[in-house]
Amino acid sequence: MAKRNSEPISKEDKRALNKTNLKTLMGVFKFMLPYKGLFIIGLISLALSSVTLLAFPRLAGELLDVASGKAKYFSSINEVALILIFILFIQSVFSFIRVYTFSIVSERGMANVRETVYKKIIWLPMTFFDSRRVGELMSRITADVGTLQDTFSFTLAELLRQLITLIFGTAILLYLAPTLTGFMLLTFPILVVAALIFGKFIRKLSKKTQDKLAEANVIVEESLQSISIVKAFTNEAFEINRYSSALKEVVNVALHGSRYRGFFISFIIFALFGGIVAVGWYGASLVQSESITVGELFSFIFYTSFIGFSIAGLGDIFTQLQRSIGASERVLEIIKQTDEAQPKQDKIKVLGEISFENVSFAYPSRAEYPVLKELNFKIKAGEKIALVGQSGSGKSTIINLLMRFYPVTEGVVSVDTINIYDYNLTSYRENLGIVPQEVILFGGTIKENIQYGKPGATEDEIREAARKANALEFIEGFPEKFSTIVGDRGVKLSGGQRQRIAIARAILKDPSILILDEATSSLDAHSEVLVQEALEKLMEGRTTIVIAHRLSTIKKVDRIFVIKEGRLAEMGSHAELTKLSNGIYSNLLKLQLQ
Ligand SMILES: Nc1ncnc2c1ncn2[C@@H]1O[C@H](COP(=O)(O)OP(=O)(O)OP(=O)(O)O)[C@@H](O)[C@H]1O
Repeated sequence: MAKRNSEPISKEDKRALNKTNLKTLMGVFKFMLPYKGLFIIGLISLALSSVTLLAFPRLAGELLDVASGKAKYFSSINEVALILIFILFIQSVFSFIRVYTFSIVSERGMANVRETVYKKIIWLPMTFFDSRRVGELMSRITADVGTLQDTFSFTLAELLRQLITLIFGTAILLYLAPTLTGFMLLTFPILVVAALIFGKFIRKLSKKTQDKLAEANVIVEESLQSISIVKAFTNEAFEINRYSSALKEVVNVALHGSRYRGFFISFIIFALFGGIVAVGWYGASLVQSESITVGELFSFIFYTSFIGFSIAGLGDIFTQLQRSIGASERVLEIIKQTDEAQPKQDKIKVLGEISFENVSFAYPSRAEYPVLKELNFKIKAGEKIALVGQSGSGKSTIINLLMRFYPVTEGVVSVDTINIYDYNLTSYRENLGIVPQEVILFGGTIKENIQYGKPGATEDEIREAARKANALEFIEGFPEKFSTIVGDRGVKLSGGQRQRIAIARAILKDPSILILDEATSSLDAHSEVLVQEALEKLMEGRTTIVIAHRLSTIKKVDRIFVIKEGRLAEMGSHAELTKLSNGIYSNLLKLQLQ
């Protein structure tokens, strides 16, 4: 954490510590309200531990004064030592309570924030995901909430502790030795602040070195990742050259920075320690003239170092606060979005009649570019149709509207003669099943991946679905059968196998409307047959829309819709459309056959 704190803050992260911004930070604090009791206990323990710690330097000085026979309050060193140990004990108890209570509050509070943000994100409409990258959303939940967690578990506590030390420490110093304190206040804080600013500058320089080093590392990473390409092009020498010139730059930047680092270290030794020497010198002269005792001077130096550390710590604390304001803004911005959450109501089972009436559509992110234009068609319940058309003609967009991924802005899309927006979203989508082009399997077992179609499905149901999807044979062929882990950390499945898993998923879901987005890359003849068979079983008794790429499927559908530039250009059975001389479909067919 210390490392993160001391990193220079980027311009985007920089926020003024004003009232509005602090209010934003407090907006996140509401997630911690359920634990406010614990938070207050933590704050009290923190205040008490900081105050008790402040008694320490004075008592340590008293120890010296008792030894030299000039003590004001105590007569034996044992007495003072016992009190010191007692204070240390009290202080460690308070510290434990503070660390533990703040951890409970921040861990639970931040788990709440993470859950709320995730819940929000997953319920946000597709339009939101068009304008955000996954990495950006990930960093809201990971990095930003992490920053807030640091703030609530550590930074706020530190801020309070440093302020108490600073205010009470200075007050004690003024009481203890007013003239010496005046002398110290004129020199020491200025030097500490100068050291801080200088330190920040040095960190920026060392960040530059790190960046350069990262650039050099990219060369190693890239070339090793594509080592076969490097070798195939006999570019070994070229890569070595590239790396060594990058390294030269690293050295140059690092040496440039080290000059300033040298200055910095000399400055610390000379100026900062010089300041301490000056205060020590003036203090010693006061001891000589018997204005203060040795013990008091000792306490004084002790308190001064406490205060010095507090001032030094405040810089990082402010940076961290600025950072967390940025983080809370970004987190709250997501929480404020309007989501499409519509918890499930009663189950609805549609028959699957679909109609598009005068539907025109442009994606919200490209409002000026119409994708669908006055689209009109009806699909009877149980009918199987194929959408055919060039890439970019609008086939997937038709599905996106039917799925209610994007709002229909012009015209009406209805299912069973009811506008799809009149259904409860969750109940409606339960009627639609998709076998996508790119089957994404979740990390986990084959069983879990099939069960995704119907959470809570029994073993028998899953097995039956796998059988219908022609997937049982290959699953049983794995030593761990349905418990085989797939995905990144498990067995890699072939394209055909993945598709059959997706088909099994859809069979379990048992939707009235089925959407098949055919894979463009062709499977080998054997897999193709298995997948086709499985698909045919899946299509039985369901309204099916196929985004078609393969002739084999198209021939079997009832009607083919040819989409051209967002319009329905041709419609009819395979036989009808092939008869149209110079028709788009018949031309497409000729092209594919060639
Ligand atoms: N989320 C989106 N935001 C903005 N424009 C989009 C979005 N999705 C698709 N488009 C645009 O809409 C048009 C139609 O795309 P669509 O994906 O419906 O075509 P398609 O016929 O399914 O193509 P393909 O066969 O290549 O999948 C394209 O010009 C595409 O660039």
